[in-house]
Amino acid sequence: MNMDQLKRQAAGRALEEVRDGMQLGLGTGSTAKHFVELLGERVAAGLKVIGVPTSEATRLDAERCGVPLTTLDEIDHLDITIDGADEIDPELNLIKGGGGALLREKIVAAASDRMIVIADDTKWVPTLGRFPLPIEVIPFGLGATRRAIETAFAACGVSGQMAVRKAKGGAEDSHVFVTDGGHWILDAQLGRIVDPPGLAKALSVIPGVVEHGLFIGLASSAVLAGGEGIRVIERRKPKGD
Ligand SMILES: O=C[C@H](O)[C@H](O)[C@H](O)COP(=O)(O)O
Repeated sequence: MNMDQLKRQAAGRALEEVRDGMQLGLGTGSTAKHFVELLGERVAAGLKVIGVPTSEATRLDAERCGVPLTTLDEIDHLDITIDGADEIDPELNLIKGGGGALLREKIVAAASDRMIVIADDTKWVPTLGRFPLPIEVIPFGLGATRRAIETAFAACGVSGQMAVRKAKGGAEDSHVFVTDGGHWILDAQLGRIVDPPGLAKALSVIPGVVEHGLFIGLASSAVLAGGEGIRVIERRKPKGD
């Protein structure tokens, strides 16, 4: 089975948790896209759900697949958010934002009773940090924001190169990647994040940092598809801890 088939398998397993009448957060990325497509098939067959997309890309996919959409202004909570991740550790802490959707993804996940992470099992790591940590920033005052981030890194026992993300497929001098919220992303090569909750807190208080890709205490379970089959890992602590 190739990677794409594994992603679809994980998406299919998460779909089993969806019930008639649910309000769903719809994640972003290649794995979440499989979920939206499979959900669309169930909607066409009569399932009644409504979704909140975490990006413009997912909004377009959901519309194409016939999944009815709403916003967090029109409903007061979500039952489940189903989303992919770039890395997942044994505490179900995540790195997200490889596709640049971390801000809306975190807002939607935080508004959900449960978050199910779907992934192929290469995303499962003993320690977060091999995947560059995305940090969404305001372009104004970027130099000052970068220095504050470096100070936060040092205080949390990590260090590494940071680079402003460029738009995909572009050359070195190509345009800066701009998020759905109109911000930029710094990708930080940290290698090994020893204290993800501590680093998350330190980054969150920096003026100029809009959001970061550390999702701490948000995932309720992870569905991992691999050569050996599907593994479902439940979070031990309650949401928010
Ligand atoms: O911003 C993008 C999201 O956080 C994605 O969920 C994450 O990058 C995983 O994407 P994929 O399923 O394509 O590996």
